[in-house]
Amino acid sequence: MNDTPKPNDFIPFLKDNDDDTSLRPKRLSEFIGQDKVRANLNVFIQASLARDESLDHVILYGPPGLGKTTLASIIANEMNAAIRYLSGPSLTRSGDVASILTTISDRDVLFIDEVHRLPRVCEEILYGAMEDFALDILIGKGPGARSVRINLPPFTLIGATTRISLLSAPLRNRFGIIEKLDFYNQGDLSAIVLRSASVMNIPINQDASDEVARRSRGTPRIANRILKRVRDFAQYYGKSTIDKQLVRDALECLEIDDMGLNRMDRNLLKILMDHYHGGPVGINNLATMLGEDTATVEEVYEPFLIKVGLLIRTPRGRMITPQGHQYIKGKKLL
Ligand SMILES: Nc1ncnc2c1ncn2[C@@H]1O[C@H](COP(=O)(O)OP(=O)(O)OP(=O)(O)O)[C@@H](O)[C@H]1O
Repeated sequence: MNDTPKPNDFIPFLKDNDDDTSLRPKRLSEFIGQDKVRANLNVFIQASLARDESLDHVILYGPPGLGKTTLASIIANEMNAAIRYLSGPSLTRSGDVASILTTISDRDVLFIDEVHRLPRVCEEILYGAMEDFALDILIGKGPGARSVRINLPPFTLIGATTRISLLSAPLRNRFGIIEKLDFYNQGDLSAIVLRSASVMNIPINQDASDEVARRSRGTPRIANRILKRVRDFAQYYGKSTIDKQLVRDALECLEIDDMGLNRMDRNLLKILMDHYHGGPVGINNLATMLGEDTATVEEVYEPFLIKVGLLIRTPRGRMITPQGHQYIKGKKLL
């Protein structure tokens, strides 16, 4: 960006009160994209409401930032139910789960993010709760121990995961609704950008929102993040509307290229090429070279690189594709 900063005497933008909550659509009809998932959920929700029953337990899976938490809160809204947010790794003892279950009310939604990281002892408590709406608690130890059953009100457990394969079979089998979220197409993503811009009162034109969408790795969370950063550039340079050129200039400063790849993505491909002749290389070695943990590489970086055809997973490890090779050869950065 070569412009000299101008004094900010004309700032049409609202203050940064646009937290994630206000950007989240509240109803299924406001949720953009994921048409199949949305249509299915609508059927299941309407049918449960008509039967006056709680919705069956739901698992939502797919890469981070595609709207799993958003959909969970929408499901609760549509079911006219309260929702409680929990995270798999933060529950460590069976008592943690038991005490939460004993305080839920009829039809409540219990959302567990990263449900694949739930410890086994917590999972086991959930089996009976999900299947029979009952908690079996063991009181005492040894031969005198006895099991006490506590009945629970019907509730809906919504589990979100980026790694459905890591869910144990007994837990997975207790979810009646399993929906996969996929990367968004550019049209839907651009509509999300326009919606978020209007919620945050950011003036942006269609070309610019298309450009943000194109660089957002098919992911609403990234699109919203880019939008906020581009707004900073607009504000700093005294632009009243975000246009395509401003998006391009801002993203150049942020080192996000025209495919939406960032420095970390490029590093990953370059390491594969320079240190491993394009692979195959094991994920642990790759993560160590990148200075990242394995799960982040697997869940955050790889899915999009695989989707755009720059990387493949093979039984012997990760390999760069001929397109990945071409891509890195064409880059001057790094
Ligand atoms: N379909 C959509 N329409 C509009 N905004 C969306 C949509 N999906 C996601 N968003 C926005 O993207 C952001 C990320 O969504 P959310 O937190 O629900 O993702 P997630 O899949 O739960 O991510 P994670 O698994 O990393 O928690 C939120 O700000 C949300 O408002």
